[in-house]
Amino acid sequence: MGEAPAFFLDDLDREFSNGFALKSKGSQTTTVIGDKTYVIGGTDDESTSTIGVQIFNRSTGEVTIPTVLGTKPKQCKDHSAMLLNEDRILIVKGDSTPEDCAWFLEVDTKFVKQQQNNFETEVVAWSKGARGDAEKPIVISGPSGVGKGTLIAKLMEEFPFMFGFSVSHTTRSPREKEKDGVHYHFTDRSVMENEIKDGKFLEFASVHGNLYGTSAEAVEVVADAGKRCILDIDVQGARSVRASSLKAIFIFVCPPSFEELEKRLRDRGTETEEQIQKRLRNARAELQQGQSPGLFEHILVNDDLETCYESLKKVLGLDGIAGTTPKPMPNFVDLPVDRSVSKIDQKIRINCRSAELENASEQLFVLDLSSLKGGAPGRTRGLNMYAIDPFANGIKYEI
Ligand SMILES: Nc1ncnc2c1ncn2[C@@H]1O[C@H](COP(=O)(O)OP(=O)(O)OP(=O)(O)O)[C@@H](O)[C@H]1O
Ligand SMILES: Nc1nc2c(ncn2[C@@H]2O[C@H](COP(=O)(O)O)[C@@H](O)[C@H]2O)c(=O)[nH]1
Repeated sequence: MGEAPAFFLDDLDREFSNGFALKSKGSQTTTVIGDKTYVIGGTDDESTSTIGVQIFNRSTGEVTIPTVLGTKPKQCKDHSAMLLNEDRILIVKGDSTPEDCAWFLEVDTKFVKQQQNNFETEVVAWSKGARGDAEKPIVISGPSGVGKGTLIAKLMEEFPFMFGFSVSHTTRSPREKEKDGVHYHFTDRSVMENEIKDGKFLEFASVHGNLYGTSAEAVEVVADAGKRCILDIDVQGARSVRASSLKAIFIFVCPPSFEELEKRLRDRGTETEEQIQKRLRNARAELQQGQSPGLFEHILVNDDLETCYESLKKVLGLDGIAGTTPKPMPNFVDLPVDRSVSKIDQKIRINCRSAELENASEQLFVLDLSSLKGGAPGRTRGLNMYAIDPFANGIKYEI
């Protein structure tokens, strides 16, 4: 028990008075883990608006710029850093909303250790702290032309506030009506290959001669919006998601016959004859793999569209439910720069001093870390955040 110290800029000067070439500009914190000191924030690289990371190794005397994975937090006026479980550093950003105040820099987690094998430099990985749990994503697979996209579009139209689409990356060219960032993130092969190497993707596969992949970010932004994520991916991708830490529901869509599948692909008119032939060849293999034991929990036959859509709703527990209203937006509270951060058990206490609170000059926010799940390269979810009301005998209220 007892309070762990918060680290501020002053510590940095003491730490590095021996003249090592650490880039320092703006707010920085230092966190010591064994021989390494993690210097977070304040690099003077004008090209980036995100918080930088440098590592000072005491035993070798070297300063390293590590490979940084995951979505990086935006620069802020200042932040506090606190070591958690020897494998990650909690960053509390000043002057930020509760939605953006907690970030985790993973320095020695399982994910970082795995990624360390791919890189010759040190590796660290960011993950944003997010409140509450995300609902299980839904993986929908099936051969090209079976109607996955059509079913998903119907679901999103009827339940716009409940479901969000995971926008995949692909190296294939856009079709006439497809928009970048909406239907896919259309990308170059070399860029996507590098991003795969950087651990950005939850899964990826070569499908009909092109690369396709689901980035961790694509799934997380849907959950951040409070929606349930739908992934339209091929069977190889579904297999990879099954093997990953992402817990999902797996649905396979079959055509009523091979002839009907061919007809739908042709009638859609989006592929050349050569591409249609390739997709049909792959469809035979996919239809077989779709039956693999333990892969898909639900198999739907898309013969009549309305009937299949009703079956899909039933599988998702939505039969008899028509549409939904939007969820109320959560309250936003600014965390002022003037604060101190300490840790007691699994609770981080953020004591804020605010000029606006004239009489009662302090307010206490608490980040409860006892139910954390997930982590880099996506989000660390399960964060619980509340404030203690200074005017009401310490009554807790959700923010
Ligand atoms: N039950 C159905 N009956 C008849 N036509 C259908 C049915 N479902 C979908 N279609 C049509 O079949 C075509 C292919 O559907 P869709 O594009 O949704 O397939 P998909 O599985 O998403 O394909 P891909 O994997 O290539 O993206 C579309 O023209 C669509 O309108
Ligand atoms: N493994 C993945 N497969 C994906 C992803 N996004 C789409 N797909 C699958 O590719 C085929 C072809 O799609 P099309 O848009 O070119 O017709 C289809 O089966 C999709 O399900 C992905 O991110 N990963």
